[in-house]
Amino acid sequence: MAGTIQIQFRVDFPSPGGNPFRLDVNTVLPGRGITAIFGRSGSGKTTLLRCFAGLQQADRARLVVGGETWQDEGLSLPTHKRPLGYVFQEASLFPHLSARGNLDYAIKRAGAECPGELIERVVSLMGIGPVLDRFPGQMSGGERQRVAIARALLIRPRLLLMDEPLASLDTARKQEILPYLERLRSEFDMPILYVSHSIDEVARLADHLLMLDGGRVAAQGDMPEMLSRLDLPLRLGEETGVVLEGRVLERNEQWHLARVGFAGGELWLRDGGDALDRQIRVRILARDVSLALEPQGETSILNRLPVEVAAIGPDSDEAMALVRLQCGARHIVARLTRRSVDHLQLVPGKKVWAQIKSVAIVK
Ligand SMILES: Nc1ncnc2c1ncn2[C@@H]1O[C@H](COP(=O)(O)OP(=O)(O)OP(=O)(O)O)[C@@H](O)[C@H]1O
Repeated sequence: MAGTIQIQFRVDFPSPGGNPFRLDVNTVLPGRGITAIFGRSGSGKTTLLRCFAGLQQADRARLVVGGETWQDEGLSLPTHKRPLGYVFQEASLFPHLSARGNLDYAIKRAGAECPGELIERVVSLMGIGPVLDRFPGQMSGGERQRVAIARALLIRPRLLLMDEPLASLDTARKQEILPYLERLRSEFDMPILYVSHSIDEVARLADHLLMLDGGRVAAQGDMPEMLSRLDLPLRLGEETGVVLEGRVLERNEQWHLARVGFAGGELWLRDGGDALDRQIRVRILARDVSLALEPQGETSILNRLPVEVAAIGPDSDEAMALVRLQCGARHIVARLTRRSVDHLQLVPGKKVWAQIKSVAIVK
C-alpha cells in the first residue's frame, strides 16, 4: 500500500479516581491531500498527532508512511529522524532570532540539503519575504504562523502535522492565512494531517475526514461525503451542511450571479469572481434547505432541485430533524422541524423538491 499512511496506535492514560483514556486507532489514511482530524475536545486528536511524531509512547504502534516503516515492533525512529513537520497552535519561533534566523536554524538542525530554490519557493508560497528580517515580537500572529509553516516545509517533510494552526488567531487573521494553506495543499505533494475544531476550515481545506470519538475512529472518508452523513457524532447544530465540488459554467453580469455545475445538478449563486470553468467548493447549510412536494410556482428561491429522501436522522435540537437527500450523484442535507417531516410524510425513497435559499462559495 505504497502511497498510503498505515497507522496502528494504542495508548493508555490511566487516571486514578477519574476516567482512564485509551487511544486505539488502526486504520489507513490517504497518502496525499489534507486529512482533517475532527472530534470533540478530549477525543484524542493531539495524542494521535504526538504518536505520529514519536513524542507519545504507545503500547502498540505501527506507522508506515508511503511504504517506509517509521515504527513497528522492535523499531521506532526517534522524533528527530522522522521526516515530518509539526505546526502547533502557537507558532513556537525563537524570539531572539529573526524570521530568517528561525528558518536557517531549522535547516541546519535538520542537517538536510536545502537548495536555495526551495527556500525561495517556500518564502514566496507563504508570503513572508517582507518579514524575513523581523523578530517574532515584531510580527502579527498570522505572520508568525506563516513563518512557522515555512520552517516546517524547509526540512522537506514527507508528512506535515498541523495541530489547530489557526486556533490562536482572530477571524480576520484566519481569513488571511487560509489562502496560504490552500496553496500549500495544491503546490506541495505531501500529505497533511490537520487537527481542527472548525468546520469552516474543514469545509475549505480538507479532502478527507477522520472522526475521532472517545479515542477511536468513529468514521473516515471523503470529506464532502462525510459531512452529509447523519450517523456520525458530528453535532454541528446550526452549522450542519454539505460541501459540493463544482465548476463555474456561466457568469451572468447583469445579475452578478454564477451558474455552477456539480455531479448532482446545477446551482445559481452570487458571483464570487471565479473564472469560467474554475473548480470551486460550495457549502450549503442544512438550515437553508427546505422541502416541497411539488415544484412550486413563483418564489424568490433561485435553486430548486429534484431529490430523493435517503435518510432521516435526529438533530441536536429536539424540535428539529435532519434529512439526507440524494441529489444526482451527491447528497445534500435539510434541517427541518420534526413537525414538517411529519406533515410532508417524509420517508426514505420519497421524491421531493429541495429549495435552497443560499449557497456560499467556500472561501
Ligand atoms: N499525558 C497525559 N496523561 C494523562 N492523560 C492525558 C495525557 N495527555 C492527554 N491525556 C488525556 O487524554 C485524552 C485525550 O487528550 P487529547 O489532548 O489527545 O484530546 P484532543 O482531542 O486533542 O482534545 P482538545 O480538542 O481539547 O485539544 C484527554 O482525556 C486527556 O485528558
